[in-house]
Amino acid sequence: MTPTPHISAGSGEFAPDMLMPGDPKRAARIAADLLTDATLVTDVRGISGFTGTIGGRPLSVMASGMGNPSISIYATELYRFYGVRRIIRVGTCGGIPEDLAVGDVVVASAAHTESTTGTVRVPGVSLSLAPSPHLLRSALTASGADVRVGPVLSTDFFYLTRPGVVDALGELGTLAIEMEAAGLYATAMAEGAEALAILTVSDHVKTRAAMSSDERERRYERMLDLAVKTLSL
Ligand SMILES: O=P(O)(O)O[C@H]1O[C@H](CO)[C@@H](O)[C@H]1O
Ligand SMILES: O=c1cc[nH]c(=O)[nH]1
Repeated sequence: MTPTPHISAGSGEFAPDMLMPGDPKRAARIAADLLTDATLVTDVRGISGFTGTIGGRPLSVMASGMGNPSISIYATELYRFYGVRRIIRVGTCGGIPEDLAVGDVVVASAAHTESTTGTVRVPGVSLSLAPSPHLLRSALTASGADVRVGPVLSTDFFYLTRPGVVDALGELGTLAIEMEAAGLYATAMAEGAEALAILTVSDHVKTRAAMSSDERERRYERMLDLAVKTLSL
């Protein structure tokens, strides 16, 4: 069933492996920086997707938009109808621990959420939302000591002050806040596919240190390097 309601690519136009930032402009930049012979294969709603090769291997790059519902739509269509098997989200996040700095890289070994993405599938059960063990193992093998690995919060709210919530999550070892890892992990579980989120700290929720919006679009080299190495193992 291709094209789908949200993707205009034809059958076979995506590689089995995909890098997925939230931002369509970052997707275009990553495709231009990484891929040989990058071709635009979909642009529905301005959510651009590209396919090319890297080191001779096919690779696609496509944006997810923002939030668990948006990434759930794209990931479902990609896994179910386009034969995509492994998606690595390459996104930005807000750091929680004091010793996490802007520019640091976080590998999300689990995703907490208040979204319903982990509770609607099996009534009465809050599913554990986790990455593919194979991709996580590859990321741990490929990463240096400078990468942080731990749970993140995938929230449905960018603007919502909840007193005490960040502190409580931090005390439980939560490294960062972002908005899509839980939706991606839940979708991969439902579709029998693989997923991982690798994130760059774009701002710190306590110190308020932050990248500019231009830096958020451009400063991703360490995260991308790890994502590419992870897929190659
Ligand atoms: O930079 P991306 O990948 O979009 O990720 C983060 O940035 C957006 C919020 O500004 C949310 O999508 C959040 O998850
Ligand atoms: O979703 C996000 C992304 C960056 N920083 C945050 O605090 N939240």
